[in-house]
Amino acid sequence: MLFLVRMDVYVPHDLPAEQANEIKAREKAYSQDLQRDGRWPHLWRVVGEYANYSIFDVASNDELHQLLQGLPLFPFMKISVTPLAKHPSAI
Ligand SMILES: O=C(O)CC1=CCC(=O)O1
Repeated sequence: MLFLVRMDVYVPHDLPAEQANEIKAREKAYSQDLQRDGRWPHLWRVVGEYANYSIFDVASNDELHQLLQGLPLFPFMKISVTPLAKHPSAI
């Protein structure tokens, strides 16, 4: 199942830089593991925003929820999810 996911990141300004950098490093490693195993095939920055559009390829809604909830930046994100179906004109 494919999902389009938008993540908007709001790291609090009063979070110490060292702590923020440690969370971002864990986020990078977590996302790269999922990219390598094929469940996060696209990760694109939104130009000019601390946000991304991602495509996830997972087996179920529950699996996606679990993956998103495990993001180290999850507490600092607004996430929107759009389930994708095959377009009849797609070749
Ligand atoms: O920077 C972001 O958009 C948040 C994020 C998702 C995966 C990652 O490495 O950073």
